Amino acid sequence: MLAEDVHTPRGIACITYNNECARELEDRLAALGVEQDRRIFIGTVHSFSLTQIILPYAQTAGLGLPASFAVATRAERQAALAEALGRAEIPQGLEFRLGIYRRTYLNRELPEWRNSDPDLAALIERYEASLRRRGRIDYDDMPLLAIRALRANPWLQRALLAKFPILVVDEYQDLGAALHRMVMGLCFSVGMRLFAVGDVDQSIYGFTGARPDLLQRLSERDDVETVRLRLNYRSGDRIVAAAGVALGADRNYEAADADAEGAIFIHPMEGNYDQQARRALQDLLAQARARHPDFSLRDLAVLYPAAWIGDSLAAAAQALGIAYVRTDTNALYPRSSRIMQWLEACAQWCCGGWRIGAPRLSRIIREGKRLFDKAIITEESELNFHRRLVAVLWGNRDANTILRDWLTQMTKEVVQSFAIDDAALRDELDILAEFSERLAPGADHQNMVLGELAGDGVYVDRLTLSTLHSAKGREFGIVFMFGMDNGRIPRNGASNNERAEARRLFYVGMTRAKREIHLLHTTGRESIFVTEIDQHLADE
Ligand SMILES: Nc1ncnc2c1ncn2[C@@H]1O[C@H](COP(=O)(O)OP(=O)(O)OP(=O)(O)O)[C@@H](O)[C@H]1O
Repeated sequence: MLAEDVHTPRGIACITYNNECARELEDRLAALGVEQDRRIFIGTVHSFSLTQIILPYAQTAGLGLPASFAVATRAERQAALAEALGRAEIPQGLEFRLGIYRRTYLNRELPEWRNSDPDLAALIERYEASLRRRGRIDYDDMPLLAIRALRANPWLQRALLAKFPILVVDEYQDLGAALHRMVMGLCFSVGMRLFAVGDVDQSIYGFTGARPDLLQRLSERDDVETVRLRLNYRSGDRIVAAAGVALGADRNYEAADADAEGAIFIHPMEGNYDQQARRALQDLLAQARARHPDFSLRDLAVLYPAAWIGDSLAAAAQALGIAYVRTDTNALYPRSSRIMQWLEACAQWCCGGWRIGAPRLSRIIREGKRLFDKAIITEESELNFHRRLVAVLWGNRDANTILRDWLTQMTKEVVQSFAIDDAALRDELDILAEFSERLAPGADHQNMVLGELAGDGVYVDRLTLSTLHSAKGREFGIVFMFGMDNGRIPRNGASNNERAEARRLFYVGMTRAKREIHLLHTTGRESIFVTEIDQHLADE
């Protein structure tokens, strides 16, 4: 589309579910020689709303935000909520409920907004008012404000069409009503061309307000051409068949390469999760690697139903000296954080990467400029950025440098000078601050060295430890699904909807594997989904 349909300076906007998916998109486009620049937006619906609509047009679109508004930090959100509640302690799960309600009832002029839960609607209004008094917006505000701005300003719709004649959406099934509303307006009224990709069977975020039926409805429109993809280029034949069994529905999928069989293993495991983790990583992982000497650690992943289970696996990997990268909420920092990804790349350069150009300095500089694009606007500021960055990197080429010292220098010399006044970076700076706290003298990671930060990056060979949710959109040669126990997936007491979503989550896990899938469960407690696969293998 970029080569043939859209001409400079017009471009394409690509919206996807989360930063992790955006990163996957960016990497794949980079492999085709396409770099993210002014013509191409790649990011979440939140960053699209913020960077393409709210920041440039808040004042002209009459959103009623002060000129100096910013994105609220977690502490500011909690303070606003406490004020709205009239007391300091915030009940557990309240923020989550607020979020779902705001995402569900978009149009506040309809009676549903107030009638569905009058107390909650009133609380939300007080909370938002409190945020505004502080000159802040929050995460859920972003798409809501963007929709409001678009609806009230037809010229704004045309401005977006002028910039992005094509809108690409990936993982449509996991995006909520706000994005759908935007798509309906921009594509079906204003005339952007839509290219949407998704799979209703992989919808796993219903619990946060995602609406898989929206993709279904989109595909049923007369003015939409639907293309069903039947061939699976990722997984071996037997894995494709077993995944169909896991889904409990035949979609007629076929492995593209008939010779690639793939293998499925079921392992009953004794003991608690700590003991199971140790055996999984010590024995099963080693055996799998022996069967596939062509795979390196980065081709392997262990997926589990909840982040706390990852603690057992991380501890076992640490004890066994297996390098790993963790991508769940208990990770040291979120892997999807843009600033942390950039710092990882900087660390890799310092830890020997500079000798071989992995990563290249030019890439680090380019990504840094993109990260701090609000502050790097003149040739002079660009030069200043180069000088400061190169001075810190060149002066610290030692993997054994205490990370705290390195990070302090980076923060002082580079980050603090260039991340100023950027509303889009505030959450990122929070993440950085939280990470720094864990490196402080006396904190749990006070002795961490630079090499360890470098190790968590994409250039280094690591085993992936991830929740099933975070593995969405990714692929690995060999996948271990750990903790596939009754009561865990699906959870005890799950409703019918939750059971169906758990089944889809299990399906997402199985479809990540190219060559081998391993289902691990506590002996005598296997999940019903494992039992079904077991039965299928016996019948085969
Ligand atoms: N036409 C093709 N020829 C060869 N390989 C392909 C082709 N299409 C996709 N692949 C490969 O198959 C794998 C899966 O493709 P891709 O990730 O695009 O699928 P997907 O539908 O997005 O998967 P999911 O949504 O389950 O994550 C990738 O390794 C990709 O490179």
